[in-house]
Amino acid sequence: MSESTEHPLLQCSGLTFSRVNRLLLDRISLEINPGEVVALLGPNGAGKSTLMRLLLGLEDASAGEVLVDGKPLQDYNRRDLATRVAYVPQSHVSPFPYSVRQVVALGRLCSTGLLGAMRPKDHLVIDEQLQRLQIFHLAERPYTEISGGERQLVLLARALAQEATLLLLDEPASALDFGHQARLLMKLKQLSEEGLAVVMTTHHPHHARMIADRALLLRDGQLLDQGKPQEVLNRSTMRALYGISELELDTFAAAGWEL
Ligand SMILES: Nc1ncnc2c1ncn2[C@@H]1O[C@H](COP(=O)(O)OP(=O)(O)OP(=O)(O)O)[C@@H](O)[C@H]1O
Repeated sequence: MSESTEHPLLQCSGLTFSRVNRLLLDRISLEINPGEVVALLGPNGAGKSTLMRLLLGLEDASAGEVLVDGKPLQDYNRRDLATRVAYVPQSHVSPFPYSVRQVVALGRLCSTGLLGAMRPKDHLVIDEQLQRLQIFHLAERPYTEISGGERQLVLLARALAQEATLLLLDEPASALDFGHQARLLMKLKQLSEEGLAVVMTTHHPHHARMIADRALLLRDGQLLDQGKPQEVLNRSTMRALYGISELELDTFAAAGWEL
């Protein structure tokens, strides 16, 4: 009988992180499986970006471990890791006027290598992602001269160009207009149906309800709760998470945003 070799795409246990004597993450354990969309919610300063940075090995945990495909994160070199995990940071402004196409092409480095020449397949993938996110018309524009929302889409295209199996997105919709938010969410759902796993931080419970299979609620560096968005994102958890009052929740409900 063959032994199963299936692992979660990403797993962390007891992940703890302190900075300047402040505990920013306290024993976080979670796992992410193929095809899942996971929304990470929590108030400003809860530790969402910090958690992402630890999951990417951009910060070293004080305790606990991260496994990618069952293997410790520290056993990967950056290039190998980039073929598995792609990251879109919260904001990024390049000081160099690379064209949008050149920025997206950076996503192919894990496949071509730093000095490797671009192959026809690489150009194809870049074009595909520019088209998928409806930013093909921006391809030759300098990245430094496009809007914040457009930059978010370019960074997502760069991440998709890596063809990784897990996408970590830090507030991917924060600068997008209403139409682009809807299109982005639908695309993320579609990608998950193709087998990718998506973890995204969001300040919009409705975004989590629209596409996430699971919501993780983080407060003061601790995992408060997790589960199906329809179950865990309710008035009681919104109050606990954000310190929002019933009256304030009523104003959302009155506008049709009932939880
Ligand atoms: N470079 C830093 N040095 C010290 N403390 C930091 C640093 N960066 C972040 N922090 C602190 O770590 C805590 C968690 O920050 P983090 O950016 O992870 O929160 P977040 O949940 O992503 O917040 P937001 O929703 O505002 O983006 C905050 O209290 C923040 O002040």
